Amino acid sequence: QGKHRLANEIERIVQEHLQYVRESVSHGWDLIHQEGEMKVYRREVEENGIVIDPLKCFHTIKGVTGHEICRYFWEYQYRMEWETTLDSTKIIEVLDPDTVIFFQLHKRVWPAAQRDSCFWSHIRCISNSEEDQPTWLVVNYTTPHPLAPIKSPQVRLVANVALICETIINEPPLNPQDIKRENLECKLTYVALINPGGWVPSVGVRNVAKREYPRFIKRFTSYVVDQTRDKPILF
Ligand SMILES: CC(C)(C)c1cc(CCc2ccccn2)cc(-c2ccc(S(=O)(=O)CCO)cc2)c1
Repeated sequence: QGKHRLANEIERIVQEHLQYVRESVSHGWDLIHQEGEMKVYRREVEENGIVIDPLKCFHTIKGVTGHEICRYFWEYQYRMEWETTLDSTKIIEVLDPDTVIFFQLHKRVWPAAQRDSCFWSHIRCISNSEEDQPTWLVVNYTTPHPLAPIKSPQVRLVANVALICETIINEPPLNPQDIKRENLECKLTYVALINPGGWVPSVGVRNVAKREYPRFIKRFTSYVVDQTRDKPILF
């Protein structure tokens, strides 16, 4: 498979996320939401007066694999079914079978100007020898593109997002063919480093993030559980 122009950047950002996901949230992170298995942490960080709070969410979802969670997060055709904060999304370039570039128009959140985003989105399976199941991940990372010109009044969002999933098989039956969905658990870590890309009231962004992220994770994971319920397991 030939290397495309973004292959080296993608490799670097994926490796950075694989390190970052292991960093503990015990110092300097606030637990801003806890609901069942879901825990959402945030660090308060501002850059030139703009809120760029890193967000880390841990969740365990029964009945699905990490591959299924990542697949539904990465695939274009499902996006508008679980994403409630978008006016539109489209693929503007395909770099390889696992890497595309999205251009998205986000719903305007008054009084801020409307945001748009342009990012490469890469899905990958990392087979680690010790565990029996591989780790699946998706990274969304802002990139400029000639087909996504920055056009006022829209403000370009800067996003660096990773969804990293491990699959646990509880009480594995002797024959792997006999694995049922009730044996499955997906341990998900979602990391979002988002710069709204221009002035927004910092209290506003923090409140929106505090409300939107847990809602988004809950809605997205419930959507995948519903979509996969009667389908063969995708390991
Ligand atoms: C305020 C904050 C929560 C930081 C926020 C504001 C906005 C801009 C528009 C917006 C959306 C929702 C609420 C307010 N403004 C977008 C996002 C955002 C962007 C991308 C992704 S993703 O995980 O890459 C899924 C791809 O569609 C998730 C969230 C976050």
